[in-house]
Amino acid sequence: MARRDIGTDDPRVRVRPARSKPRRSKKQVDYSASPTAFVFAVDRGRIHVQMGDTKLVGVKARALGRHGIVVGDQVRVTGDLSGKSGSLARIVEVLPRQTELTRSAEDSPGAKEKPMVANANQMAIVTACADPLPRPGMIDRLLVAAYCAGIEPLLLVTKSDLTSPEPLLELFRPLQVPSVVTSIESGEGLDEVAELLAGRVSVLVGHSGVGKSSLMNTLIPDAARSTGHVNQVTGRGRHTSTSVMALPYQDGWLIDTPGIRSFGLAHISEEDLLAAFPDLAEVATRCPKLCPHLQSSPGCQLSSLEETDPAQERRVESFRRLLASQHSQNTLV
Ligand SMILES: Nc1nc2c(ncn2[C@@H]2O[C@H](COP(=O)(O)OP(=O)(O)OP(=O)(O)O)[C@@H](O)[C@H]2O)c(=O)[nH]1
Ligand SMILES: [Zn+2]
Repeated sequence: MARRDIGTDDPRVRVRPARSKPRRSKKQVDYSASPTAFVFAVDRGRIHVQMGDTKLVGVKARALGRHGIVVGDQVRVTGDLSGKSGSLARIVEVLPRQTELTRSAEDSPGAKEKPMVANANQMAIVTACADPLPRPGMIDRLLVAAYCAGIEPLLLVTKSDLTSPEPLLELFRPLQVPSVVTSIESGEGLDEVAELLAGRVSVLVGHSGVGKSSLMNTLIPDAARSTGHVNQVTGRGRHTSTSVMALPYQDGWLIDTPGIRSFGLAHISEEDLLAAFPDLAEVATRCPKLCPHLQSSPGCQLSSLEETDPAQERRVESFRRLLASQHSQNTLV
């Protein structure tokens, strides 16, 4: 190879040889034969994955650039796949997500969206009958987030030994949200909830004190997750365990979301939400263009539906309540 003229004969001055070929794009590397793994925790750049029965710790390959990796992601791994202590795998590809639960930092339009959990197919909205009192506004917002992400909601009402869950259930009946009522005191609903969560990837959300940890500890007795208030992965105390984390459960996963304080819904449009209610969406096709589908919207066909079909009245009302909830400021804590 001909020497390049570097403008000096000084041997201490060295240059790299000119690149004869353009750098090969990392995208061209085919990793389709590499094994896949499930991301169950992400902690300060370390990605914890489960590959078959083996738990691995990995780091993101440089080729992935700024591609975020969140709990629930299915990834391809290479490198040291032994799972031995101190070994490090390389995450080389993130498979397309089936669902993505995102939240925007605030409710203002243009707020940044952040993916939180990937590939969940069920959102268990954990809420207590009492102590603390249910917060229907927050449940509405979580429902909006679930519907718009294509995740099936499940209303998981805890502490039924304290008071009747009926008023809360009644509020959500028109939306036909599946629900289950539990108590770790009386044992009510525990078998049912186990059945509803088995074989699925469920993300559990709920604010502090509703009994989410108690429930998870009942379902997965050896998880020792939160009663000890220690993060399973990091071994650190509760105050630092604000990260999302998945625990294997009956051929599926339970994804806990401690420390999630709010759900900005700025990234969601009326049409996204409407799509989750096919019966209403069908009626709304006859609405005026850009109809916001509110009670005050002139010519909104949902209002006509209320008149012609009283049975649907509460459903339309509830749907409109969800629409409105997008603009309210309910936080989880
Ligand atoms: N009466 C009654 N109390 C319950 C039930 N489930 C949980 N609790 C109590 O409610 C309190 C809060 O329960 P946790 O499981 O720690 O609630 P959490 O939602 O995980 O709250 P954080 O740990 O703050 O995130 C504890 O004192 C539990 O003993 C229930 O079914 N009935
Ligand atoms: Zn309309």
